[in-house]
Amino acid sequence: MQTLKVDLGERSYPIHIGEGLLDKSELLAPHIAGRQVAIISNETVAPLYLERLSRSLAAYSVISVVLPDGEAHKNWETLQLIFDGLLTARHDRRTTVVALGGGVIGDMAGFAAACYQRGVDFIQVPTTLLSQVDSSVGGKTGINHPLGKNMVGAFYQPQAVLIDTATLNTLPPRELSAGLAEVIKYGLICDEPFLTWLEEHVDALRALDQVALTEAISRSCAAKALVVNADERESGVRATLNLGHTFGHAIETHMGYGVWLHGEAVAAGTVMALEMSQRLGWISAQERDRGIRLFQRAGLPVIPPTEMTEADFLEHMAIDKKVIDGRLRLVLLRHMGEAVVTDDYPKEILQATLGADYRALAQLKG
Ligand SMILES: NC(=O)c1ccc[n+]([C@@H]2O[C@H](COP(=O)([O-])OP(=O)(O)OC[C@H]3O[C@@H](n4cnc5c(N)ncnc54)[C@H](O)[C@@H]3O)[C@@H](O)[C@H]2O)c1
Ligand SMILES: O=C(O)C(=O)C[C@@H](O)[C@H](O)[C@H](O)COP(=O)(O)O
Ligand SMILES: [Zn+2]
Repeated sequence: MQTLKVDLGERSYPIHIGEGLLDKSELLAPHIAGRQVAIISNETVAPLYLERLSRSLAAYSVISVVLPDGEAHKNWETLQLIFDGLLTARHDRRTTVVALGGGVIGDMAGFAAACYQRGVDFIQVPTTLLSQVDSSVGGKTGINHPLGKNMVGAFYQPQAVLIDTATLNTLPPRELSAGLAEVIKYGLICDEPFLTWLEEHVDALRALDQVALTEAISRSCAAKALVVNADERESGVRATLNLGHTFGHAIETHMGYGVWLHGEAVAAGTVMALEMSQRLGWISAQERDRGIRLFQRAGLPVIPPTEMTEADFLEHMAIDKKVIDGRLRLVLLRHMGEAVVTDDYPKEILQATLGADYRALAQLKG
């Protein structure tokens, strides 16, 4: 097992990474203050892992709340089911909420924990690659609004993150690929040697090689922890973790939540960010194509939805959380492995990026 740390003073917490950690009650116990525990999961993950996690928590009074599965349910109505479960079981302020599932469960359970009786403890037990490399770390919690992704939420850090890499053995291949989009993101924004490592190991990762997966998860969590340590509430460098997300969130919202997976939308959105960085002369066409090729090898889409017009993108992007005083800030690549957040770009270059021929770019050889 490896343990990393998110270093935020009194809000610091460990990230434990290893195979079979769901059974390690000793990793959970130090982070549970009271006698009550509420496991939040969904109808897909609960039949797979709820019983095992409940057994590890047998020393506590445990309830579970099993939510409907899917991005389309990341909303107020489903959040209310968590509060219903907590109140019906008379959970008090010393309860601990445990999120067992992917990023949708983690974001919703974390937000519920931030709100319930004005804040109770929570622990992240992520079970998708995406949630293990990204969403369980850093304290962004929330729900979607019909007009925009994650538009209602809170920064609220967990007490601990417990990553059982063996849970990935049941993850569908499409979801594994979606997680790889966020892994590739770290290479692009801050770690060029990691990109080379990913090029060498992408096939092993897709084949669920545990050694490769553990390496990818720990390098990703370490990269994210560093950024969060430096800028917990996204007043600066944390926005670089949003590479591809301004375009990607527009795709998710426009297409209907859940039609494109978050990781798929981030992949296509990052290709758009690569294209814009190339048009600005910051990266070469070869570097852009290197990124596209890696997304393709990871099984991810690189062509934005053909039904989306430039106007559709601009409408959704206008309410991105990085907009300040009406100016849209974008995360772009100054170099491979170095991201910048900027509103200093010619409007025509953004327009050309939205109208670029991504089908042609997807025909890359190699
Ligand atoms: N808070 C953050 O910093 C942050 C970061 C990235 C993404 N997100 C959010 O995370 C969400 C995406 O997360 P996700 O990709 O994990 O999607 P998800 O939570 O919808 O999970 C994907 C699918 O896999 C299933 N699943 C989960 N674990 C499984 C397992 N071990 N075996 C079999 N099936 C399993 C789920 O039931 C679901 O059907 C989005 O809402 C996104 O906005 C948040
Ligand atoms: O942790 C962050 O910061 C991120 O931006 C990580 C992203 O991968 C994630 O999708 C996040 O939820 C996006 O945040 P948002 O503020 O753009 O909704
Ligand atoms: Zn993301």
